[in-house]
Amino acid sequence: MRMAPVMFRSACRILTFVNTQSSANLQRVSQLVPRALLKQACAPSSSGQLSLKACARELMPEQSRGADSALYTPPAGVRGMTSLDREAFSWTVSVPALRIPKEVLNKLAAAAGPGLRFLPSSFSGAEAEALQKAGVPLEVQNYELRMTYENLKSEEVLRAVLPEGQDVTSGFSRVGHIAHMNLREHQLPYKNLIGQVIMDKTPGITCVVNKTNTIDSTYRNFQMEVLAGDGNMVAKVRENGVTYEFDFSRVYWNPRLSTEHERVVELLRPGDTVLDVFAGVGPFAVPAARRGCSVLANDLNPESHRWLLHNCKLNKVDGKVRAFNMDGRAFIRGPLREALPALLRGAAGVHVVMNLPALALEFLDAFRGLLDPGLSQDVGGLPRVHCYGFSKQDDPHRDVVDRASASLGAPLEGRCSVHLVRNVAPNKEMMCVSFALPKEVLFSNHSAETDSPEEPPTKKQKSDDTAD
Ligand SMILES: C[S@@+](CC[C@H](N)C(=O)[O-])C[C@H]1O[C@@H](n2cnc3c(N)ncnc32)[C@H](O)[C@@H]1O
Repeated sequence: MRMAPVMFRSACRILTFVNTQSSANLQRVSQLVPRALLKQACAPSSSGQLSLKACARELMPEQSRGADSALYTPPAGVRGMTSLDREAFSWTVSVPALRIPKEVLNKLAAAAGPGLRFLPSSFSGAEAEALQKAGVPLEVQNYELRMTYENLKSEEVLRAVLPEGQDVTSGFSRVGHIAHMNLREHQLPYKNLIGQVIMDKTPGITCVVNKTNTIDSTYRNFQMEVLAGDGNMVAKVRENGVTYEFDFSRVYWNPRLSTEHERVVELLRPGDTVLDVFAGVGPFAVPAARRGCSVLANDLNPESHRWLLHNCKLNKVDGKVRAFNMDGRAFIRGPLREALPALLRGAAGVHVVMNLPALALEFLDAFRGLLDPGLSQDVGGLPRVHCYGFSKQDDPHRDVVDRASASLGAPLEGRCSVHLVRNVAPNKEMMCVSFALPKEVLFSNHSAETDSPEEPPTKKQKSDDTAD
C-alpha cells in the first residue's frame, strides 16, 4: 500500500491537512493515500472534514496509536454505558498541523519520497527543503480534529465502556454472517452493546450471538442468545472450497476443524468408500464425495441429517452420498455392516470416520465381531478407522490409544498413528487415532451384542466450557 509521504504522526503529534472541499481535491488526496482508503474518504460525504478523519485514521501507524492515547480515548462519560449511544463517542482533539496548499500536494509527494516524515520543531535539511520548495510555510498550527465512533476500533469502544481494568477481549468465531461469542461473567451487563459494536465494526456480520450454556447437548449444538442483529441463524459458509448451509442454532459446526477436515479428505483416493458415523452437516462427507469417493454418512440429529442432504444437493454430490439418521452404534451394526463385505473384497480403500470426540472411542466396541468369521478369507484390505477423542491426561497420545484398545478389545500400540488435532482448552487436547481395524476384532466370535445384549444407552455428553 502506498502511504502518504506527508503523514499524520501521532507520536510527535503533527497533522498535515489539506483543504478537501471539492471532489477534485479528493482526487488529489487519492494520490497520497492508499486506494482502499479513498473509498472510505469519499463515501461519507464530499466534505473535507470527513475525508480528513478517514485519512487520519488510516495513516496513523499502528504502533503510534498507543503512544497517543488521547486521540483514541473517547469521553469518560461513556464508561458504564449499556445501550449503545454512538453520538456520545464524539470528541475533539487539538493537534499540531502543517497546512499544505492543495496545488502542491503532488509536487511535495514527489519531492519528499516514500520514507520522508515531517517533524514539528526539527525539520531536517531535506524535509525543510522539500517543504520550502513547495511553498509550504514551516508553521505548525493547531487543528481541532473531531473524532467520532467511526474512528474507533471495537476494542477501543469497549475499553472505554467496560469497567476499568477488566478484560475487554471481544473475540468471536465467525460462522458466515454470524459472530459467535463466549462472553465472560463481567461482560454480561454490556452484552447487547458488545454485540452491536461487533456488528458495527465487522463487515459482513449481521447477527451476533452469545453462547448461553456449555455444549452438553447430544447433538453438540449450542444454546445461544441473540445479542444484536437480525437473528437469522441459517448460515452459509465456505470451508476448503466447499459451500455449506445450515441452521447454526440446531446443528454442530466448528470453523476450527477445517484443517482437520482437509487433512482426512486428503488421505482419500477417488473410488474409496467413506463411512462417516457422526457426519454432522457433511464437512467430511461432501468433500470426500467431491473427490470421487462413495459415502455413507450418518447423524443422529434429524436437523443435521436434513442439512447434510441439503449440502449434498448444493454441491451436486447427492448421487455419491447415502445419508442415514440413526444412532452411531446402530449405523455401524446396520448399514455399515451390510456394506462392508463387498467393499473389503474390492481393491479400493475403506475409511471409517468417527468425529464425536467426547464419546467416539466408546463406540469402537461396536466393531467387535461385526462380520462373520467365515468371510475373513475373502478380505483384501481392512477398513481404516479415524476415531477422535478428547484427552485431559499428561500423555494424551497414550491415553487415547489405551482407551481405543480397551474399547476394541485388542491392543493398538505399535499399529496405529495418533494426530494432535487441536488444543481445545487448557489441559484438554482433541486427538485422532487412525488404524486398520484389526482382523481379530472384525471377525471375533464375541460381538458387542453377545458380550452385552442390552445396547448401552447414548450417554449424556460431558459438560465442558469448549466448543466441541
Ligand atoms: C462433533 S460433531 C462432528 C460433526 C462433523 N463430523 C464435523 O466434523 O463437523 C458430532 C456429531 O455427532 C452427532 N451425534 C451425537 N451423538 C450421536 C450418536 N449417538 N449417533 C450418531 N450421531 C451422533 C451430533 O449430532 C453431531 O452432529
